[in-house]
Amino acid sequence: MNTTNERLVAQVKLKKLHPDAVIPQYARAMDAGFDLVAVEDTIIAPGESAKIPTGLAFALPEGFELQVRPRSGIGAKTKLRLSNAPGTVDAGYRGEVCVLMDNIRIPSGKLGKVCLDAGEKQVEVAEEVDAHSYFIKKGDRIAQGVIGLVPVARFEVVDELDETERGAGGFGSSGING
Ligand SMILES: O=c1ccn([C@H]2C[C@H](O)[C@@H](COP(=O)(O)OP(=O)(O)OP(=O)(O)O)O2)c(=O)[nH]1
Ligand SMILES: [Mg+2]
Repeated sequence: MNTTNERLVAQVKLKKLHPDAVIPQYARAMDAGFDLVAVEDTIIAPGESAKIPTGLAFALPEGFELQVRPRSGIGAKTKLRLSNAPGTVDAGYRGEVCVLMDNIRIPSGKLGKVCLDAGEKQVEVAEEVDAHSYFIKKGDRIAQGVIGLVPVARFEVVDELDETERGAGGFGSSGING
């Protein structure tokens, strides 16, 4: 671990499990995340979920995690959601990093040709599917990865916890409006 331009750098080894896997890169200086790219085509029918492979495996240094987070463009323009946002890739995980996605649209009952960006550019699919499906194409940027530092907790069981201003108030104890 070292710093460059004031930024903490983690040295992360990665392995391509598929020849077409896309090596992550930060698109712009100061970006927090790098895009994660689908390595195979996947159709997600309305109300269904999919596990989309990236074709990549990582060896994160101990003490770090890789968070799999949604891209705001997909959140704003489609009804695709990460099933487990934010996904957690453990430093000890050596398997393929996958992105879990839900299509939260309801079935349209009509057949149609579908694509990730919800109709902006129609993409031919082998067979027509429910028009509220999404077609995630190989090469689509489906999520973003953020490297994080993870402190570890050392748990200690006690009889009494210290008192605080908040106490046990939570879940809207302060109200939900202004
Ligand atoms: O979005 C994700 C989330 C997890 N993983 C991989 C890496 C992670 O280290 C492993 C386990 O994830 P997690 O701990 O979130 O799932 P779990 O249901 O607790 O599984 P396990 O019992 O294997 O820990 O699955 C992904 O590839 N993508
Ligand atoms: Mg787990």
